[in-house]
Amino acid sequence: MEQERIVSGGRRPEDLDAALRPKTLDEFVGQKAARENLRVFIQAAKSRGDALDHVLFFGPPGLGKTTLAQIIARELGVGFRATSGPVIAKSGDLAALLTNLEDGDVLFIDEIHRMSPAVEEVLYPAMEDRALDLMIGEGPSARSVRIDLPRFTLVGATTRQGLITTPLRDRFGIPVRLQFYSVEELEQVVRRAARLLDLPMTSDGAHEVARRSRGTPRIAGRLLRRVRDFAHAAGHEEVDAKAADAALNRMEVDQLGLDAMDRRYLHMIADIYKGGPVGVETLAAGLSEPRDTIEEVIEPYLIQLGLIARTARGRCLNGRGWTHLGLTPPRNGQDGLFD
Ligand SMILES: Nc1ncnc2c1ncn2[C@@H]1O[C@H](COP(=O)(O)OP(=O)(O)OP(=O)(O)O)[C@@H](O)[C@H]1O
Ligand SMILES: [Mg+2]
Repeated sequence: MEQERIVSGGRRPEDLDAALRPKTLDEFVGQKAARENLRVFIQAAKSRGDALDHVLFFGPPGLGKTTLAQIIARELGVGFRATSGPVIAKSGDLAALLTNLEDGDVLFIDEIHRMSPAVEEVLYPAMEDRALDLMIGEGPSARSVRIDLPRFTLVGATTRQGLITTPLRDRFGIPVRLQFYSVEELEQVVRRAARLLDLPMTSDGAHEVARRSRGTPRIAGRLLRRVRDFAHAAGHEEVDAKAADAALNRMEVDQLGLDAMDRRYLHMIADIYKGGPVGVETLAAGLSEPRDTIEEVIEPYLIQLGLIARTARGRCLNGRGWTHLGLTPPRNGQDGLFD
């Protein structure tokens, strides 16, 4: 389901993203505070000849967590090894990964909140003391041996900060929250991508795509590829705002950058639950979408736009949400009784 969404932040099997990925901190647009802090920490680690402290990235999909992890390794001039939480099945798998690292390497663990507790336990001494505690033998003769590990930097990424256990979170010296990008920043992302794709584009064309990319570089890149397809089909030499608008409308990406799924979500709260509050589980069931997708992919941007609010009793549609749907909110809770 989620894979079908043109504005979904989710990954696709073929890694189209790779071609557009910035390779250095200078090429990386936006996230200014995070970028400049990382630059300082990387420089300091290099001049001390030490490994960089462990880094944790969190934020919605497609904002550049994996990209920054790769950039860190490149800027440090060290090797990059990548894995992900769900892939590490046994603690032995992680032990093997750790013992095979070279001095100073970056080990990237994506979806780190999905690691099993047993695997996580192995990570604690590894992060803190660069050591691995292994059990040798079984029963009464079993003993624990400690193995020293090479120096390394763990870079973790998660879309769900709330699901990371406190002991794990506390072991990251450099926590970095990624924010949605501004339209101006996304315009730079779009212009850069258009250049890489050899696509002539006016600045108002770039602005139109940026404005409707849900604050997310991955979506900007994806929309741009489709806009290019439509522009070629229509025989346009250059993508201007009009051509971009036509293409985005054909993809059902609306003026705020919301797609059909976002609108289904908003309509469910408005039409069926009279604006809420309604629980996320109820919405997930009604939309036949996993709760995770709703919380990680759909809601963050709708909240950022102020269309909905998360309250203790559930999700509510805000005034702006009603306006965006072109509907008037019910005057009070009793309305439903009479229609
Ligand atoms: N700051 C940026 N400047 C230019 N392009 C970017 C930037 N950040 C991300 N991108 C583009 O967006 C794509 C997606 O970024 P990335 O894979 O790093 O996101 P992510 O946060 O790891 O997402 P996920 O949570 O799904 O793993 C990249 O391949 C790159 O093309
Ligand atoms: Mg990623």
